[in-house]
Amino acid sequence: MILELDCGNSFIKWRVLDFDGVTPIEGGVAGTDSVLLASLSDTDKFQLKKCRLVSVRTPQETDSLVALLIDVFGVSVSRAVPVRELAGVKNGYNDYERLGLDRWLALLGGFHLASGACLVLDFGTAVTADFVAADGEHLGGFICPGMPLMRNQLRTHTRRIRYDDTAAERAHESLAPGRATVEAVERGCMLMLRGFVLTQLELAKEYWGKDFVVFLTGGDANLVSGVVPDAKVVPDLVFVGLAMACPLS
Ligand SMILES: Nc1ncnc2c1ncn2[C@@H]1O[C@H](COP(=O)(O)OP(=O)(O)O)[C@@H](O)[C@H]1O
Ligand SMILES: CC(C)(COP(=O)(O)O)[C@@H](O)C(=O)NCCC(=O)O
Ligand SMILES: [K+]
Repeated sequence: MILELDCGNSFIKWRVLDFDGVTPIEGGVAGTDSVLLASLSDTDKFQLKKCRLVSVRTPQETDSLVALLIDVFGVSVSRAVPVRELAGVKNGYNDYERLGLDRWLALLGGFHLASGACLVLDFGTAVTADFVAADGEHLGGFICPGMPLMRNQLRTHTRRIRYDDTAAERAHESLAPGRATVEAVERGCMLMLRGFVLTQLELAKEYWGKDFVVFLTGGDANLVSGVVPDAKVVPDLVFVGLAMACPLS
């Protein structure tokens, strides 16, 4: 069985593929290395042989997780690395090594699934947009703060914005102008996110008319799926690209 890991800034997304190497049998989200190990060790049903992994964490953090995986499960680990070109897609960064590897894999996966031009929007700690033209040229993208960063900046850099997560969830029942701090902040940030999405859509239309596919991925993709009804919500898009970047024979 193959263990797949996507180590983002906030969470490690994991899933296990069956002996056929393609069918996911279980997956989850872990806040820390030890929570990940606990989820994987908890059960006898995984017979892990190999692992493929992508990380946007520091090399030290990633090295330490890889060492743990080798030590605890005896797996061989294949790590996604930056490349200029893969599977017909050309990395658009001036310095290709600087493009976040999670973005690279998501856009590889998107181009593969779309077989044509695509806009990939990822809603994690940060929100990212990436544009890939029909000929596989990555035109570049945008990065802005995601929902958790926006809300936490307001909570930590003001003196009177304080509320808990339960209240935050309740505030999302509507997008009417807020009549309480929690509503004003949560809905304000939500509208910024939606505005960002609509701007990206406009740009994609300028480039490609109607001829492109929009992909939404990342833990907060559901927050904006309503504004792009035609978009494909693919929570495991990074894993699609990861399998392409790290084929395991
Ligand atoms: N099961 C889950 N556990 C934790 N966060 C989740 C979960 N499902 C959705 N989320 C949302 O996903 C966001 C993090 O997205 P994610 O794509 O994991 O970020 P990153 O890749 O930066 O670590 C959080 O802000 C949270 O709102
Ligand atoms: C933009 C990101 C912070 C997104 O990370 P995430 O929100 O998925 O944790 C990550 O892709 C990254 O560190 N990129 C390097 C900078 C760049 O892509 O230009
Ligand atoms: K991510």
